[in-house]
Formats: sequence, structure tokens, C-alpha cells
Amino acid sequence: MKMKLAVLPGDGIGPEVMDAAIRVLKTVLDNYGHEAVFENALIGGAAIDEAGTPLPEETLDICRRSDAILLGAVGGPKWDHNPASLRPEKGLLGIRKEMGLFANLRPVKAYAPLLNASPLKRERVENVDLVIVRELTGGLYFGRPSERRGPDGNEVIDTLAYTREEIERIIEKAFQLAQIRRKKLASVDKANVLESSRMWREIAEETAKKYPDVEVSHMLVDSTSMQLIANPGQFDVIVTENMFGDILSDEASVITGSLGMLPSASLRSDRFGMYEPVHGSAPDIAGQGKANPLGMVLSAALMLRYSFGLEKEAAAIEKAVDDVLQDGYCTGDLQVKNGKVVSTHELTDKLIEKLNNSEARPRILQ
Ligand SMILES: NC(=O)C1=CN([C@@H]2O[C@H](COP(=O)(O)OP(=O)(O)OC[C@H]3O[C@@H](n4cnc5c(N)ncnc54)[C@H](O)[C@@H]3O)[C@@H](O)[C@H]2O)C=CC1
Ligand SMILES: CC(C)CC(=O)C(=O)O
Ligand SMILES: [Mg+2]
Repeated sequence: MKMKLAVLPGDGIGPEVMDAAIRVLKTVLDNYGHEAVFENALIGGAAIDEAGTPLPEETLDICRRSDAILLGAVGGPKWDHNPASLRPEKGLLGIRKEMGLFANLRPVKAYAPLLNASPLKRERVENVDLVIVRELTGGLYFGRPSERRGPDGNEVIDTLAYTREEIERIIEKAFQLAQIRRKKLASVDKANVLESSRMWREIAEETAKKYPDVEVSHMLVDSTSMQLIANPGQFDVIVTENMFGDILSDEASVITGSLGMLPSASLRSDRFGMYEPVHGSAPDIAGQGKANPLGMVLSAALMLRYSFGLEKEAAAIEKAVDDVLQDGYCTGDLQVKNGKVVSTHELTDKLIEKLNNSEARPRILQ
């Protein structure tokens, strides 16, 4: 297969984890006889510095002529005091919206070798395997108005707005996912307070009639945040509004031992997608070779599965991650008992070694 990929490393540890993902991807694609053309583009702070805007038109053009996008992370203290339109995060929100990527899938899986890396009790996190389906192009992060106002600028407004169609399509997506998983869906809202959540719940209840085989629960977001830590094993698929999903997924990363472990796929109705780790640009460790590349690497695996249907190749990357963790290798963010802490580059070398030696490697190349 031939594929054209847009590569948007971004800021902070973005370029470090992207380098890891590209090295891993090139190995697996080469092993399985596929061809990829990688085209780099600017986004976030790097784009502000070089092109004066967080999302240059050229970046959008590159993304539009690609089959999928890989994105690292954006942001950093250098740009924290910029006006709203010149913030790196504006570039990320902009590309999600421009490309129509309304469904963000954030899988959260407990890895056996990392059970002792989680601050949660082993028996709580063992066997956790859930997916947060986060609405990505509406809600509080996109509603207008969103501004400081009043004569002295001492009043402020953000807006949580959704249309019926926007809620329907994300809830449909979550039901479809639940149907091919363990058939359990938690729809998370704040329907005791927010009008938007009451419409969300109404639509979730209506949609449930089409999926009688899926067991649905409606949960309030505050209680869900407690349940995610107290009893994460109860969840299969969680579907929720943009900001709720953003917050719940960082919280859920604690189950895996580190925010650096979580991948994500930002999808629309066709096969196009943007693949990005859940974490940010981690300015506190940027440039030090300490970044955990696994969230980005696992995002590349999701890309092979969802955008290209390359299941074996995606599974080969996931197996390499399992195997390297099983051997005790990790980055410093993972508090693994007796873990062998290595750099971002070294952990990537280990993944590549596994991919090149693995039984999963196609026989023709062994
Ligand atoms: N998707 C994106 O591009 C996102 C960007 N951001 C931006 O990132 C910047 C920093 O935000 P923070 O709140 O600090 O969140 P963050 O996710 O960058 O970091 C939170 C903590 O987790 C650690 N961490 C995150 N990813 C890691 C990895 N791969 N390996 C090891 N440790 C890792 C960091 O060192 C830090 O201590 C901000 O400018 C924020 O707006 C935040 C979240 C998502
Ligand atoms: C930086 C924000 C725009 C988004 C965020 O935190 C996320 O997508 O996880
Ligand atoms: Mg976030």
C-alpha cells in the first residue's frame, strides 16, 4: 500500500515523540512492504514563530492532500501570554474543526508490566480496557461568544453550544463502537444543571432504541470522575462532551501509570483521521530525552488500523510496545518497580528491535 502522511510535530516534546513514531512506522511499513511519503508541516507555537499564525494555510493544504495526519503536541510558556488568536492551542482546535474531526477515540488500557506503576491499587486497574469517545469539534471549546467584556474587561463569557446533529453523530459513533466491544455505553453529562446536557441525554436515550443490544447508563460527570478512579473496570465505552472528555481522559491516564501512555484517534465519517497522543507538549521535560513516546507510537498504530485497515501492522506495533514493557524498559515518567529507565530514543530502539525480531514479522522478510 502507498500512503501520504502529514506530519505535524508541534512544540515541546511533540518533535521528540514524533521522531519516535516515524522511526517505528518506517520500520513496520518497510517490514510489510508498504510505502509512505511523509510531509512535515508547522502547527502551534512553532508555526507562530515561523509563519506568524498557529495554523498556516500551507499546513491545511498539506493535510488536505494527505491520507492521514500525525500530530505531536502544541503549546508552551513562551506563547502563554499571547492574545487568544495567537495561541498555539488555537492551531490544534483549528485543524480539528477544519478537517471535520468530530470523534476523538481515547483508549485506556492497563498493561500488565505497568500495574505497579499506577498509584491505584493493582486489583482496581487490572484488566481495565475502556475507550473514551470525546466530542471534538463543538461544545465549550468552540462556542461563541468567548471573550473578556465589560468596561474594565472584568466580565468574561464562554459558550457551550451544540446542534442536534453534532450530538447525534458522536453518540451514534459511540454506540457503534460499543456494539463491536463489550456492548456497554456510559453517556456522561451534567444534565442536572446544563441545558446542553439535557439535550445530550435526550438524544442518547433516543439513539439507544436503535441499539437494544447495548446496555446504556447515563452518568453525571462529577460522579464519573470519582468512579473512574474507584472502579474503572466497570467501563467499556464512555461518550461525552468535548471538555468533559478532555478532563476525564487525563484522569483515566493514571490507570495506565502515565499520561504519556495514552494514544488517540480523531476521526470523521470516512477513513481520514488525525492521530495524536492525549498528552500536551510537557515543557517541564522538553529537550531532555525524557519523553515517553508510547502514546504517540500507539497513535500511529491506531492510524494504520483506522485509516488504512492495516490490522496486522497495527497489532505488530502494539505487540512491540507490550514486549518492551514486559522486558522492563520504560521512560522516567513510569514509576515501574525495578524498571530499566531509558531515554526516548533508546526506548524507540528497543521497539524497533522487537519489530525486526518479532514472530509477527511477515515470514517473507524473516
Ligand atoms: N494535544 C495537545 O497538543 C495538548 C497541548 N497542551 C499544552 O501543553 C502545554 C503543557 O500543558 P500541561 O498542562 O503541562 O500538560 P502536559 O500533558 O504537557 O503535561 C502534564 C504532565 O505530564 C507529563 N507528561 C506529559 N506527556 C508526557 C510524556 N509523553 N512523557 C513523559 N511525561 C509526560 C509532563 O511532563 C507534565 O508533568 C500547555 O501549553 C498546554 O496548552 C495540553 C494538552 C494537550
Ligand atoms: C490543548 C487543548 C486544545 C486540548 C487538549 O488538552 C486535548 O485535546 O487533550
Ligand atoms: Mg487534554
